[in-house]
Amino acid sequence: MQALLSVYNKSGIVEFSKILANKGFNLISTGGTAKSLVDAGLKVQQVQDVTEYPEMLDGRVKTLHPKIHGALLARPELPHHQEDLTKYNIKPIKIVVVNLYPFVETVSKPSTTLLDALENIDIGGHTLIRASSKNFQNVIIIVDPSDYKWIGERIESSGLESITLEERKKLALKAFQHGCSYDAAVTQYLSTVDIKDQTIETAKGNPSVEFPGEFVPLYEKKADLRYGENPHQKAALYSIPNGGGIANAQLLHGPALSYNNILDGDAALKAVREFSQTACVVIKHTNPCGLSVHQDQAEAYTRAFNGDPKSAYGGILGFNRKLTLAAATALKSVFYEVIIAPDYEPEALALLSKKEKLRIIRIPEAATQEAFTQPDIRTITGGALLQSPNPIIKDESTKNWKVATTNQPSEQQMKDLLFAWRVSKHVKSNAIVFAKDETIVSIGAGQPNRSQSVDICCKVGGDKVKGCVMASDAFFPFADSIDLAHAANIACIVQPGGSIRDQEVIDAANKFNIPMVLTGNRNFLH
Ligand SMILES: NC(=O)c1ncn([C@@H]2O[C@H](COP(=O)(O)O)[C@@H](O)[C@H]2O)c1NC=O
Repeated sequence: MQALLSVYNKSGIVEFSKILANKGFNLISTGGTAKSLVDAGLKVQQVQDVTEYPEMLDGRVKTLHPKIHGALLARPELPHHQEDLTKYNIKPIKIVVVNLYPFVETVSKPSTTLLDALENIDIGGHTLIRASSKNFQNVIIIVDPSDYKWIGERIESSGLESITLEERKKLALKAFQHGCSYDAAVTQYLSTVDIKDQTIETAKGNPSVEFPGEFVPLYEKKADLRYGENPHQKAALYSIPNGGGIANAQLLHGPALSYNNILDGDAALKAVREFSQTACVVIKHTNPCGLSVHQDQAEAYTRAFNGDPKSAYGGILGFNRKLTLAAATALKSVFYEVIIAPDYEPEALALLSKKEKLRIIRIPEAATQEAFTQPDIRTITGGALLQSPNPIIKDESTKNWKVATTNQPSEQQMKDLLFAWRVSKHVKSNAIVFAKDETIVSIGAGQPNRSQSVDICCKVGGDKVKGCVMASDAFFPFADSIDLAHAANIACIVQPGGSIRDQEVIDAANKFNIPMVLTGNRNFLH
């Protein structure tokens, strides 16, 4: 029996090859891989001794030969395939271990020229993958070193033939995916190279091209979901390779996440990452209905909950600090679907794990504020929309804010304005946020006109709205919302400005002595 080994990433290959050698396999290998195996004391046949051609063209041609590909593609059950093998003296290869040149790592370096990149496009290894995967019934293909362990153990205990057809197919699929993501990376890179007036020695990829000519996203399936947004819709969860975020969150306790849990969990993650202080958010249908920052996490939770206790029921809770036992104790009597936090104190986890239906999720990134590099992608009929993510609002951003009214906000009001402005970024447009003491008092979300969102804030907030600050995610097209704010005793307003009726809006704020701040940028969320 023959095995072919040709790997760029050589970790684990010696140990795995030893198992094959012990089982009597003839090991065939390319230059560098063969050297690693020989150095480890293994007997290896060089590919060039099989093909009777040397590796040539700086390694561009090594395994590309009928003696190799005939050995991979032949079907033993077909007599005329057997006749060809005999005629051309080809011996079947039963197992192939291959992984490809490091194209992504190469093009990630700023100094990489197009020539360097082209040299790192693996051809022979890719062809080995395709040939072996096509014939998975007869050839086992391994592209992922993490598969060496279980396959090695199985071969040792029960022999190669114990690897089932289903397992072989899984390995082939993985191999095609490996090749597919590789080609996606090559396609995307090439679409960012401008070769006009350049040579392949001078041209380079342009990593700042956010929207390449060809957009080839690759997602790996993580799980089938019970159903989609509604029970009659089918759904599945996918992740970008090596991605983090909600798609790769660790479920520590509770039932599997649903489609809607994942969407809301994503909203919770994005909302808490907006704050460098200790924060807690309550999400309902992707909108924060409660959010508070406070140095005491349990107090942040209590304030967030009190923002809208009625809506909090069945919500998704987000934290940006390790969940303490005190916070877990404070929240345990309310029914929540999901909690996300960067981590949990063991006692907090033990306490909450008593709640059978609560999904407890760990996402380390909840504690960080690094920018998301992935573009926002949304499918539309017949296509997709891509945009750069709306960046985290930094404390320094207030330096660009302009007070448009005669009255100035106080220091405490400025704190609350910044808080409410940050929250408004996470509320569906048209978004209005009423806040006090860095806590949501009420939100108006997703209304077709802005004054309707103000109305909702007044109604939901009731007596509590007096003295609140008000944030609007986009400019006020009319002064009517300012009239409503005055009637509700709003103390201070933040909005982007930029309406043709800005002056009317500012005049209304001056008339009522309400300080108004203009941020200069907008926070739509659709
Ligand atoms: N040219 C070929 O026929 C060929 N056959 C296999 N490779 C690649 O060569 C690498 C292993 O080379 P070595 O064993 O020399 O370190 C693997 O990443 C494999 O995918 C090839 N290289 C590139 O296309």
